[in-house]
Amino acid sequence: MSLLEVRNVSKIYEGSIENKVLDNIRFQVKDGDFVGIMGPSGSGKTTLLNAIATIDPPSSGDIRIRGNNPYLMDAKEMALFRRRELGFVFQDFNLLDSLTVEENVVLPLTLDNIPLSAMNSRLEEVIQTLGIEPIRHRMIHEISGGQRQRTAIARAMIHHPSIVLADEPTGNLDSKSSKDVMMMLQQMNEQEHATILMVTHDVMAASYCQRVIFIKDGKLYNEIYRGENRQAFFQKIVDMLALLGGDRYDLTTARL
Ligand SMILES: Nc1ncnc2c1ncn2[C@@H]1O[C@H](COP(=O)(O)OP(=O)(O)OP(=O)(O)O)[C@@H](O)[C@H]1O
Repeated sequence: MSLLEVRNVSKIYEGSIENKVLDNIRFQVKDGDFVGIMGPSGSGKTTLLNAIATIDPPSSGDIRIRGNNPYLMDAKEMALFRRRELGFVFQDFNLLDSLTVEENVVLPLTLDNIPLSAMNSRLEEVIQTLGIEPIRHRMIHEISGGQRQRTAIARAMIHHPSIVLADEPTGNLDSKSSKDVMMMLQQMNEQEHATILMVTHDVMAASYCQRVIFIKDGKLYNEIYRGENRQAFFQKIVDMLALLGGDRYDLTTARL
């Protein structure tokens, strides 16, 4: 069984004009996959991610995570499911400014009443892996954007979620910090077998994925696999985006 199954998902926003934003999307993500989602602005990427994140239900089709359909759960079960099974990484980090780095990282465990002993060993593990040991006691406003995103990744992964959903994780970072953050995500994927699904406009970021799914006008357009060579994959992504068209990809400035 796949970890995530997106089964014929469509989404229609009702309004003065009916707007079909997702049209029969179907794909699977296996344990340990690192998958990117790309597509022109307005193609439905965030809508799809929100449907998987249990934030906004599909109009038809279903989402299964480890065989469970979260939309069949009551509100309490769904909140618990979201907290235990999912990890989130956002473009604007979504950290709590009034807490330290370390306090932000342990937040999901605290919310779940995990014992302090279990919390400490896991905390040390993620703090070391993500290289945030030297800043663990700093407040969020005292650290850089790249360090904030590392902190957010640590928070997303501390409870070993089934899948980490990342929405433009490099969107607010310079190119050096973006690379750094992508290398961290890759490391978590390789070392901890973390399963990651990431929406991005950033070709460099997408080139770290094992697979990239392309969406156009709410439909699955194509998917490509990385193989060994990231440079060749980067070029394949650039070529695919050129075919896809759209307004948010300035492919002349895309850098590996
Ligand atoms: N709540 C809503 N009500 C009505 N239409 C919506 C709503 N949310 C999104 N849309 C429309 O759905 C379409 C897809 O939006 P979505 O944000 O999923 O695209 P996207 O691919 O993530 O775009 P971007 O790359 O610009 O972030 C757009 O046409 C958008 O205007």
